[in-house]
Amino acid sequence: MAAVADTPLLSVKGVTLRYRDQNGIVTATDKVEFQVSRGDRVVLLGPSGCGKSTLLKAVGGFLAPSEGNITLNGRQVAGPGPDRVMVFQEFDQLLPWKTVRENVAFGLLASRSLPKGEAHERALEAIRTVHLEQFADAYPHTLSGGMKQRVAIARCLAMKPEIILMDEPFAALDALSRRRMQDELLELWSEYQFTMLFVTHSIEEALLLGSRIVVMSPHPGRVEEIIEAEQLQAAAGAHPEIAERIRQVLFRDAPDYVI
Ligand SMILES: Nc1ncnc2c1ncn2[C@@H]1O[C@H](COP(=O)(O)OP(=O)(O)OP(=O)(O)O)[C@@H](O)[C@H]1O
Repeated sequence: MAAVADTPLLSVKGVTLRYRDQNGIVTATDKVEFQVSRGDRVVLLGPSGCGKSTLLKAVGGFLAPSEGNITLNGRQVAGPGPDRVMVFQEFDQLLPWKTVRENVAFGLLASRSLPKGEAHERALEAIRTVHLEQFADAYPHTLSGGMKQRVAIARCLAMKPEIILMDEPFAALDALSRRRMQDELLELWSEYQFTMLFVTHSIEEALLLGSRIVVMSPHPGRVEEIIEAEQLQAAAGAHPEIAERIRQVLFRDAPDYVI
């Protein structure tokens, strides 16, 4: 029984990812290895071009590893599926002509996971989870940025995925909005404890959001270090120390690294 409990939800083993373009083959990541357990908030942190988005795409099933393998619940990832949902920049993927409820039900209907009536019921349930029931019939343009984020999360939660994959969702926001969104995301997480794999190149964001931080080298991305951030953050005043340690790992290969 212990062996089952110990099995990670997501396992990325020796994963090398390559693209073929007009100039030949580009190696995006080199033998990357990390694991994600249920309820983890794992952050992939590294400089631009180190292959973070490519890794996320591979976990999403949109790109097959050239070497190594990715398993979810012990099963090899062989393509996209409703057990993994992806969130991109700014959470601004809501369809403006659909109401909140229709937006949340959209993924369920598009993936034919549920009949229409049940999809709308499930959507309402998810909307209640993020405390937006009063806005179920509102259109996205009438919502604040934070509320849109809640709708986008509700849409993910309605799919009941095993893991939410987030690719720099706050990168384009101003500092204040970004901080507010990060706090809201953490609040939602503490209520719902969804599993997330989050990509960023900000050390600050990684420290704020991650329970574990996978620090990657510049292109082609390798895992330099895996930091159990939550354990370290529990120690008073540890924050600047971890930031410094991460900076040292990143600076080792890239002296011009910008946070
Ligand atoms: N479709 C593609 N075809 C060819 N090469 C690609 C393609 N997409 C990405 N790459 C290359 O793969 C490498 C990794 O890119 P990727 O976008 O995964 O990095 P990243 O760490 O997410 O960067 P950023 O933080 O800037 O978004 C880069 O060298 C990039 O040029």
